[in-house]
Amino acid sequence: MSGFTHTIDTERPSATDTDDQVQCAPPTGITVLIIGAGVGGLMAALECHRKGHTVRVFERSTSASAGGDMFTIGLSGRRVIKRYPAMQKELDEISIHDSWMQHRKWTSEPIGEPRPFGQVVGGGGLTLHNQPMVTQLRPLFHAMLYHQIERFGIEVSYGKRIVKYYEDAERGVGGVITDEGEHAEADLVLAADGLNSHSQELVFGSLNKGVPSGRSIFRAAWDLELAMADPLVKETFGLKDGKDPLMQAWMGPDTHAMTLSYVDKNSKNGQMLWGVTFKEPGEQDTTESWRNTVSGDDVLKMMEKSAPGWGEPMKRLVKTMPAGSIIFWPLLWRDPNPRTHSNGGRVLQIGDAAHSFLPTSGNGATQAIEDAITIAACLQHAGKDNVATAVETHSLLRSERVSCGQLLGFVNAERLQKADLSKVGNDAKKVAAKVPKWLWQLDPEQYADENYAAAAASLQEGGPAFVNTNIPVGYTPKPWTLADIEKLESEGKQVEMSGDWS
Ligand SMILES: Cc1cc2nc3c(=O)[nH]c(=O)nc-3n(C[C@H](O)[C@H](O)[C@H](O)COP(=O)(O)OP(=O)(O)OC[C@H]3O[C@@H](n4cnc5c(N)ncnc54)[C@H](O)[C@@H]3O)c2cc1C
Repeated sequence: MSGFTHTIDTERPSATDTDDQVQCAPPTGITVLIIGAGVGGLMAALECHRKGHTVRVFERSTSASAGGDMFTIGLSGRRVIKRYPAMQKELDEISIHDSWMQHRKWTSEPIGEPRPFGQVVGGGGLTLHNQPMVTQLRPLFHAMLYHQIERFGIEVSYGKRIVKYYEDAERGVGGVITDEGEHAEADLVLAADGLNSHSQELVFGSLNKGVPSGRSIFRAAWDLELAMADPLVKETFGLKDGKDPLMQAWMGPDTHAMTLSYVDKNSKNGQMLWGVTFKEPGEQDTTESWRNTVSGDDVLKMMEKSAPGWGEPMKRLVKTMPAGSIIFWPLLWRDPNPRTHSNGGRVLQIGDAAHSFLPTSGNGATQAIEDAITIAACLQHAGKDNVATAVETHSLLRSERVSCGQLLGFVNAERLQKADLSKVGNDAKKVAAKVPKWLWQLDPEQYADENYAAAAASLQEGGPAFVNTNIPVGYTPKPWTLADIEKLESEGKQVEMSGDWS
């Protein structure tokens, strides 16, 4: 595998192919049509199946494939995997939980010594099953979900590009239309088709293409061997003690870079992964495409323009990236919106279709998984006659937490890119991204199970008020926008985080 174009080997022999001991609930009679086979869509398919609903998936790609490089999955998104013994086994094999983390100034000067990644994202533990956050290679994580989809025998239809969502509240169905004019309906349609989901037209009345957040990212994944051919690159970015994965954060004014060198224990394939977030001087390019590549020379020019003085090892690392391997991705922003469903509650957005996250939140994929778990549980509690109530209750349980997680992305961006590096000394803890307990400690399935009845009751006229406990203790959620954050930034103020965000 070398980032961004990986066809999933659905035949991959694995210890998981035999005895799949998932305990599935009795059928509920609820039909769910899921649009998009990303992390959110696939996880929703698995959870809906496990909870007894009947599921189908439509995906626009022509085959099971997954691009991209790495993301982190928080413990709140991983706990559920233990319900799928075969998938848990595969997750244990692919997780990069034993890496080291080194912080540096963008000029290459180290900020302290490398520490175990689990300690940096601290408060939890260092083992695979209790670490607050674990790094995953996106193609392998997708493959793991696909393998479970296959074990369940869930139907995934490829080449289905959805261009329109609708609902018929009277008949109690949600529906979609493909670019070839095919209609499909179900009791509930889950829009898991990413940032530019056409479900926005039904939910908000128009497509929200997002506004420039002022930040963009270059990212790449390529063979470790190619990177290590340069001795200075090897010395700086090579595996820790010649064997352990090494992650680095290089921090500068309004910019930061992340790297990971890693060798897969099973295949012995080595990967180098890299990304740099920067402020584009002038107007921001707004093409959101994981196929939008740029040259190494252009990257170096942009890095130097946005923060002059990058250390030589970082510049040399960029020079080892093969042509066509560097993706440009503008970080467009969609403000938090508590409304993620159609009027009649027959179409619900989940994952990126419902909320965009800055990479510095480390939570885009995790929150997509939490959405999937929550709606599957809510449907089970509600039953076939109350699908719309399940959808509204899901939104109530999710929207405040998601909005806090989105805010965290801005707080972390500030920590990584606005730190007064002259005062950091050797203490990387002062600048490391926050990984708060309220985020990773949650068990979203348990939360939905324990709170469904009270949350649903609060929706009835005159019903008792419901207060979420899946957000920072002592924080009263309030609506906020990118404009509010930019105003604070321009006044030199920090985002308010009352309550316990530790
Ligand atoms: C190709 C790709 C590469 C990525 N690489 C990275 C990465 O390296 N690091 C990272 O942090 N995040 C990456 N992401 C984003 C990350 O996976 C998501 O932010 C997160 O996992 C939430 O997942 P999601 O399921 O909501 O959305 P996504 O992962 O974006 O999945 C959406 C799915 O819907 C499908 N789809 C879109 N439009 C339609 C349509 N009209 N009809 C039918 N299907 C449709 C897409 O093909 C995709 O499979 C990538 C996303 C994609 C699509």
